Amino acid sequence: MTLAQVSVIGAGAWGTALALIATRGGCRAFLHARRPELAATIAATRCNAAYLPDIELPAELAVTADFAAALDADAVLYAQPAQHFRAFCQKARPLWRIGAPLVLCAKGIEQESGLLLHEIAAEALPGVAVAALSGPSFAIDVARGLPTAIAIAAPDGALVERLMRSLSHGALRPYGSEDLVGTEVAGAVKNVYAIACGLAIGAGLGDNARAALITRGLAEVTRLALAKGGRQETLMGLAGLGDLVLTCSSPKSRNMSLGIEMGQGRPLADILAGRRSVAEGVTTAPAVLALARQLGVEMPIAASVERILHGGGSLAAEAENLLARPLKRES
Ligand SMILES: NC(=O)C1=CN([C@@H]2O[C@H](COP(=O)(O)OP(=O)(O)OC[C@H]3O[C@@H](n4cnc5c(N)ncnc54)[C@H](OP(=O)(O)O)[C@@H]3O)[C@@H](O)[C@H]2O)C=CC1
Ligand SMILES: O=C(CO)COP(=O)(O)O
Repeated sequence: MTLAQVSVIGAGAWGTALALIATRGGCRAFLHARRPELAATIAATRCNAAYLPDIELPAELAVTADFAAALDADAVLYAQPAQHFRAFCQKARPLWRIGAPLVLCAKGIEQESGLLLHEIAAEALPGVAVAALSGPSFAIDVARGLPTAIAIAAPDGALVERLMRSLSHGALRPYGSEDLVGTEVAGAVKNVYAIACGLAIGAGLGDNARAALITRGLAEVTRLALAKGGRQETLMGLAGLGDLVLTCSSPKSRNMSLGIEMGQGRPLADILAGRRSVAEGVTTAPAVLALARQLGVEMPIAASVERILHGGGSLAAEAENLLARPLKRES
């Protein structure tokens, strides 16, 4: 059975694109904007010009700022930044419709706790079935109807099947998995390597450097995911390699473009002050490092990115450090 009604929490670029996916998949879709003025503008203009310009939203896609009404759905897709997820759970808990699953569409790790979003959900929304939707999927390309493959993961195979059937349409092909942990780790951590690649490209270190960062980044995130209980094949799939390659290859990525600007010498604070959109890698980097320390996993590239972002590290010195590490077998 497919889902009749789906709500998407978060009217940024991804939430808006997800609401379009659900509509195209044949669901009745509600898009929830936390700011009433944004909900009213989108509803009136049938366009989310601030986050997804030039995309016309169909009349059947409902837009609301009413949180309780939005939660009255067969499934709720969370598409706000990861650092706001706990607050969302706390607000949603008394309103949750019994039996409705939560689909995590944000890609990040909570900075304060180092927890993945499904771990926060287990604490803050106990008893709610959780899935993750991830993979290489720029919102604007999805919204334009360009061909895209995504990953949907949950321990409950029947839930995965239901979500896949409800969200697929001509140009959007989901693949299913039971590996929630690996899918979440992969989606969150690739943003840190997208910043690394942006730094390299912005500083003129070249395409060889970028390929090295993608490949060794994949080795790092795979180690972390396995230590956390994820599966190797997830890291080699859409949520892992697929999203890493996409995000590390295109300035359409907010994480990569932030890295490019920093690589060209612009301070992080200036870049963030000039942006409304989120670059999850900035807050996920310290959480990744804390998790890696806790699990005893070595992540030298992620550690360099973290020092450049938050520790006053210089790009030149970090690049030199990475290149000067002891020679080793490729594993
Ligand atoms: N864009 C993409 O291509 C993809 C994004 N994602 C993931 O989806 C998630 C959302 O990203 P995206 O839609 O791109 O975001 P955007 O950068 O497009 O927009 C920022 C979003 O953050 C919201 N926001 C800002 N402050 C708060 C707050 N205090 N509490 C709650 N929400 C807040 C904004 O709401 P407001 O307008 O009210 O300020 C807005 O919805 C991220 O985890 C991202 O990694 C995943 C796949 C693809
Ligand atoms: O996750 C994404 C594509 O799959 C979007 O990446 P950015 O958040 O870096 O734009």
